[in-house]
Amino acid sequence: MTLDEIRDEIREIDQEIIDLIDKRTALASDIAKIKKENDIPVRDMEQNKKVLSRATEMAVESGLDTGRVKKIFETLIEMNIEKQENLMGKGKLP
Ligand SMILES: O=C(O)C(=O)C[C@]1(C(=O)O)C=C[C@@H](O)C=C1
Repeated sequence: MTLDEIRDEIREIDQEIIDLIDKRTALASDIAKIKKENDIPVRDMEQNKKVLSRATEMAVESGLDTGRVKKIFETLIEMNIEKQENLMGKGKLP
């Protein structure tokens, strides 16, 4: 493969990553609705730990740097929390 071909493949993978982040973050509206209805706090430290340790295990299985993967997932969780808080705060929920 040439460098340009490899870069094209990277661009396609980056698009897939963005689509998956969008799909994960979009779940925030369903979660926010359930949490609002049941008076459950947005931030759940126990669940955060579960998500982070699961991602770390997956990273180990794939031979990836666990510290860096953990940072990515911490960011994903914060994006989800931010979206839930925005939805709740701005009365965008039914
Ligand atoms: O599982 C939840 O309750 C979520 O809101 C999702 C999520 C996540 O992004 O994985 C986000 C915030 C919570 O602190 C825990 C986990």
